[in-house]
Amino acid sequence: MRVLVATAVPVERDAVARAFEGPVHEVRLPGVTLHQATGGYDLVAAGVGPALAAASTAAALTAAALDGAPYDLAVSAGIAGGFQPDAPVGSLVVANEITAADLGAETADGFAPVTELGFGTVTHRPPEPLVRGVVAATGARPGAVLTVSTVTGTAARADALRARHPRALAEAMEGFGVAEAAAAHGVPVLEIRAVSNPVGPRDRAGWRIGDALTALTEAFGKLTPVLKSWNSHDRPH
Ligand SMILES: O=C(O)c1cccc(C(=O)CC[C@H]2O[C@@H](n3cnc4c(=O)[nH]cnc43)[C@H](O)[C@@H]2O)c1
Repeated sequence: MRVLVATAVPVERDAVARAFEGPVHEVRLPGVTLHQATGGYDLVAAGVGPALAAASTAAALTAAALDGAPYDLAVSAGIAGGFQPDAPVGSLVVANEITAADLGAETADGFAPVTELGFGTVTHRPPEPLVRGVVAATGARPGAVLTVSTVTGTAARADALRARHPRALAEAMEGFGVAEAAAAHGVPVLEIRAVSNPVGPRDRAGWRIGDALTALTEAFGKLTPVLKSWNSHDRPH
């Protein structure tokens, strides 16, 4: 099974890499650098924000397809803000819905997603059996993970997002970009996030990035059999 794991930054990529035994090989490709771990897992620090995440993910997916070895799954992984009280700091969230929360237009009646304007998409859905397997193996909480281009910094913005997306558990900045690139290649997508901070008023002193990175390593340690079983039994071929 070939899995592409896209984090935003190198510390997240290295946290995922610690879940794998054996050496990691660096491979430079046009537009993206892969860190190849054991078992068919290619890790990439794809950049912060949906645009760079999409560009890097697309570069890796295209290179693999041209090489005759396409990926079976793309995973967006990293730290995130958690909506309180449902996704406490240190907890793990798996997306059953990856939604671009600020892709649209502001109107006199409020925010309108691009889909209401008549084009595009704002949501991608990871395969349900895969999400169920991840929940069972890791204890991750299933819910919507929002992709935003601006980190929420006030209680008012957090409340507005939650009112528009009642099932949202977390917000991060790359999932939708990874999902768009994967969809363009017909590759299923998954998003796994470890909560480093609450979504809400800005409080950099309150971040628990180290704890979240540890949770990410532990999650990937439990994930490989789940992905393997899904690929063999549940994935539409
Ligand atoms: O400066 C701030 O107030 C601030 C607050 C939270 C996060 C940031 C970042 O620059 C991190 C962006 C990075 O990490 C992911 N992430 C982590 N927490 C959040 C969040 O609450 N909202 C959105 N993204 C978050 C994100 O995916 C990026 O890769 C700055």
